[in-house]
Amino acid sequence: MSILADLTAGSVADANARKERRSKAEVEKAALEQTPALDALELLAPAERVKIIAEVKRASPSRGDLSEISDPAQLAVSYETGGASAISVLTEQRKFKGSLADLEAVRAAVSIPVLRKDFMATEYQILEARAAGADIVLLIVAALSQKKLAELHQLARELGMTALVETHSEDEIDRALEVGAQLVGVNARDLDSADFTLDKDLFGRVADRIPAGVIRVAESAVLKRKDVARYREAGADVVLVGEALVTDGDPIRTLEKFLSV
Ligand SMILES: O=C(O)c1ccccc1NCC(=O)[C@H](O)[C@H](O)COP(=O)(O)O
Repeated sequence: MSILADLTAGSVADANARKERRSKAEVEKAALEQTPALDALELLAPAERVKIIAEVKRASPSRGDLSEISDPAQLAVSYETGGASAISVLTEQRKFKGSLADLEAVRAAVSIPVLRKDFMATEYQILEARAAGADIVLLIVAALSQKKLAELHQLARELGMTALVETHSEDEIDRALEVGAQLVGVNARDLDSADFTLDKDLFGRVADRIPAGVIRVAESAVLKRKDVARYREAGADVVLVGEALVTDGDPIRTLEKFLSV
């Protein structure tokens, strides 16, 4: 089994275990009763300056433990203060040490859109995201059949959310566009390679495939200001940053630096 398939199977199994305790009907009711999702497409729209989605990331398969993050809400408030346009919360438990409780705490603390970043392949997970207050959900093209991608994208839309449709090649960008994605991510990290290879130039090579009118998000591999600048020069409207913000001890200053490109 590929690493991505393994991560997805783990997240789906964990969601299925939660479903034993909280039925799909109950989660759907909570999702429909939730405060309406923020309009992420409006808030992440292309602007004169680059925008940043700042990530709450405790650990990862490639880097192990990154930061304890005992108070994800406080970290998210720092991100908002530093100028982030949205917050990404890794809710995967097994390798990233996240949870839906993290997402709920972040949602209650900030007024910008919140992304549920997880390995999602079922309707239940999308409903859970909305019930927890997510405005954006991650759909990874490589983890889903085209039919499933279309179904989950449609469900996210029906619930008022935006899907960040993540790709790693031109073919995957075409698949994202085919389902009507308006927010397309290009992840520099190869989620299927054993060592999670980072290709910092991938975004620049494939960005032109994403047409005007669709928001372009460059994901991963930002450690320095110059990495943000390179993505911006290559056409990124939005850059998603995790590790650099959770490890340097002063996320507000780092965000201000990154946003100054
Ligand atoms: O971060 C990992 O090691 C990883 C491994 C396998 C699947 C996904 C993984 N990360 C999720 C992400 O895409 C990143 O957290 C996100 O883009 C931020 O990346 P970075 O700024 O490089 O921490």
